[in-house]
Amino acid sequence: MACSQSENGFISSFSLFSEKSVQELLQSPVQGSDDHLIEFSETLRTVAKALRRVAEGKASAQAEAAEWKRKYELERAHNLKLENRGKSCLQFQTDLDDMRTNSPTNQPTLYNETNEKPERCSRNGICSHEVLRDGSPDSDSKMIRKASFKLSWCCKGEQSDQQKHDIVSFERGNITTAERSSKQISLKWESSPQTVLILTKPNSVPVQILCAEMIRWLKQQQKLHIYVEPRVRVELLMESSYFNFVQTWKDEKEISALHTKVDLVLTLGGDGTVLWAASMFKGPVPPIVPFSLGSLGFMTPFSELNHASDSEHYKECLESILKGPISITLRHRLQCHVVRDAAKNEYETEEPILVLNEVTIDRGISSFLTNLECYCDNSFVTCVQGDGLILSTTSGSTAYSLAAGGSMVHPQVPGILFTPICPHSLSFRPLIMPEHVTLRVQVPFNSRSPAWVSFDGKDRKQLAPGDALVCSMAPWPVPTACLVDSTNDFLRSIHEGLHWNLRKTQSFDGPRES
Ligand SMILES: NC(=O)c1ccc[n+]([C@@H]2O[C@H](COP(=O)([O-])OP(=O)(O)OC[C@H]3O[C@@H](n4cnc5c(N)ncnc54)[C@H](O)[C@@H]3O)[C@@H](O)[C@H]2O)c1
Ligand SMILES: Nc1ncnc2c1ncn2[C@@H]1O[C@H](COP(=O)(O)OP(=O)(O)OP(=O)(O)O)[C@@H](O)[C@H]1O
Repeated sequence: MACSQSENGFISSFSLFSEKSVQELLQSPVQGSDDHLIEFSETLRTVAKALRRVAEGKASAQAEAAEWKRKYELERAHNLKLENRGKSCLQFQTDLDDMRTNSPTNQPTLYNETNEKPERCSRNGICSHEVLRDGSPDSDSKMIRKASFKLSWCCKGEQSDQQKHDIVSFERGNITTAERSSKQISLKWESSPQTVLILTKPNSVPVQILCAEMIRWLKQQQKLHIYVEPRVRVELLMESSYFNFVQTWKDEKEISALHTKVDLVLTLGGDGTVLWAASMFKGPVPPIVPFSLGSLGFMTPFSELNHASDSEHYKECLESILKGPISITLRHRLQCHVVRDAAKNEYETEEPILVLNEVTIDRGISSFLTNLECYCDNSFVTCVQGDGLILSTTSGSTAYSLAAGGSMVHPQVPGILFTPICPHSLSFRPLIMPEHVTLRVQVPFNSRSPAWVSFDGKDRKQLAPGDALVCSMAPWPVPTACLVDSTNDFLRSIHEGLHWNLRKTQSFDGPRES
């Protein structure tokens, strides 16, 4: 301790009253004869103890600070080393450029310090600590930070930074509500987006062509870093070795880190591709720009195929999105837990699954009537006897829920749709529950057959008698860019996609009310 004290510059005052010296004082012959001296010695001992505590506290704080400083310096030295290596690798790589193979196995990956090799720090360029480096020859190995942005709520065309606080005001005894659901949201970049993830519908030639074209433009004109799925990278490299700079991932762990690196997601496909994109993010989701290359496109307002004659159209859209501000729709998701009867505790067994459209509990291949007991926050709702039940988000209200007779709901409305599928009852009308409830759908023990649950139309799982599905609103919405705004895009999608309430206008001539 003396050593650490002297190292920390505390020895001087403390040594005068060290416990040891007080101890010696107490053990001296004077101790028994003079009560005052004993009292004085004890006071000294207390003071010494207090000083020791102060000294220890400060010493440990200083030790901690020293440790942080050491870590910082190590980190800095390490980064400098990597930068130098990256530069020399780039030099080396440029020389080797012509000799370089274009094999898909050369794909850039995320990796950590332990498997870091000089050649991996170059063109393939992503280094450790979740810090991205693009080592392509036309970049300078600089660190890439995720772009920051600010969301604001607009009110009747005007923007307001003020978030909703007062829901109900009791001023002068009159009850007024301030805001019931979120208004149009505007996203403003505070720093420029640097990394884009492009997700594409598989097996589509128009999608492949547009994807390659977009990547060239985003790289050359916007100097962006680009991620694609491993399958897409292979396809791109088969087309040309030019696409070697395009990055990808190799396992689930790297997918789960994507949201920390990607500023913007572009989807090229239909609604299914937007669902696919959302399912890749089990937590926060970066803003998604959905380009429509499918047949319907309720969630894909950026229509590219309609502009086939104008191949520059996507450039205009992306330029405006990269510049901002963008109107976005925050699409709510449902968080679903399958709770097995065999599990001792509610959330012990299976990972939660997030859905953007809906979770469906149906009879699967069984020809028996489904029998499902439904509870809302522990209150009994009803027993579904029919083909099944859909718990849908408002974004999913235009999908399966609509086909089962559910209402169409604006995607910004925070609610959970409770829509039966072919109920064997004359009075079972669909419900819409508020967003804060937890719904529980249980297969009763006396059910004649198991039920099946599927998530956005995928990942079917069996629910045995006694098993349940617990569902509530997820904390991570899916922000999708609007072409105009949430309302305009929603109305356009139901007009164009469903021909909603399309009817020839009644002619002027004919009988009139007198
Ligand atoms: N009877 C039905 O209508 C029915 C049956 C099964 C699944 N689905 C829907 O299909 C979805 C899965 O989509 P997919 O593309 O992976 O499968 P998919 O390729 O089978 O396409 C299903 C259709 O649903 C449309 N769709 C998807 N999400 C929509 C939305 N939010 N609003 C309006 N239409 C939407 C798609 O455009 C597509 O035309 C499921 O989440 C479910 O909602 C509908
Ligand atoms: N990146 C992807 N990887 C794997 N599957 C995908 C991917 N993107 C989309 N899919 C799947 O491909 C299917 C069709 O996709 P999508 O709905 O986008 O196209 P579509 O059917 O042509 O369009 P629309 O839904 O407008 O008719 C969906 O089932 C979807 O889950």
